[in-house]
Amino acid sequence: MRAKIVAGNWKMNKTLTETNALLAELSGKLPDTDAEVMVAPTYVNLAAAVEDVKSSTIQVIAQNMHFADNGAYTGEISADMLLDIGINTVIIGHSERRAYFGETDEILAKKVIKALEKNLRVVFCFGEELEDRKSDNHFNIVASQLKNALFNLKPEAWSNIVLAYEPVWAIGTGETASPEQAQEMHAFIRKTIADEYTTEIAEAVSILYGGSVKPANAREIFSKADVDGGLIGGAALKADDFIAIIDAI
Ligand SMILES: O=C(CO)COP(=O)(O)O
Repeated sequence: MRAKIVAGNWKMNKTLTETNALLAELSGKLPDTDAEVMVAPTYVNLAAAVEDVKSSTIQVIAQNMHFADNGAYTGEISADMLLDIGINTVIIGHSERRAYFGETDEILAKKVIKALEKNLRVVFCFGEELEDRKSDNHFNIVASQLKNALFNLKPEAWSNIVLAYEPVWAIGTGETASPEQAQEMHAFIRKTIADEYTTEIAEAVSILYGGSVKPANAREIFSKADVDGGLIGGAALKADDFIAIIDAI
């Protein structure tokens, strides 16, 4: 059975005070669920967030990390820094990191290798842009993103990988992929992994959908066979919406 996961990517939102308040509300209202529930606050609030959720099953995860062990990388964060404050999972490859911070497939491959070497679990994000879909190139783009960043991994490394398919045109736009579009792409991703590795590895990896998931559309998207959960942006910033999305899985 694949892990079901609902993860909230808070991006550059929520002060420390707001982080404490939202986590208190989420912890108090968290429904009984088989899904893993994760939240990714900004770096400066991670340590406090870990404390905030100590008595709940919510996992605090990081939004990014550097590929070097340490050194002269002003403004960056290492895997050891995350591990030392009790973080076990990191998002790598978010489209905003790719678009605004110049993160290439090559850089992302290095980050994934470092994270796995340190025993961090990776939520790896990828997805096509609008022009790719319009020009019917979306499958090629997604396959090349997977290949360039992940297909150098040894088979056993895949047990620490979670995938998040996030079509860029659906992020923060209010426009979602239809449940059928999400299922079609998730099935393609699984087949691409099965072709490169094995069916067992492909069947075991959780593939989350991200891009304007809301309480109103979550249930239908999550009902699809190859959709194992969601990576939630805007709707993760309000406790009631995030709880409703967890309830929908
Ligand atoms: O980028 C996302 C999650 O990582 C999705 O963001 P939205 O849910 O705001 O579209």
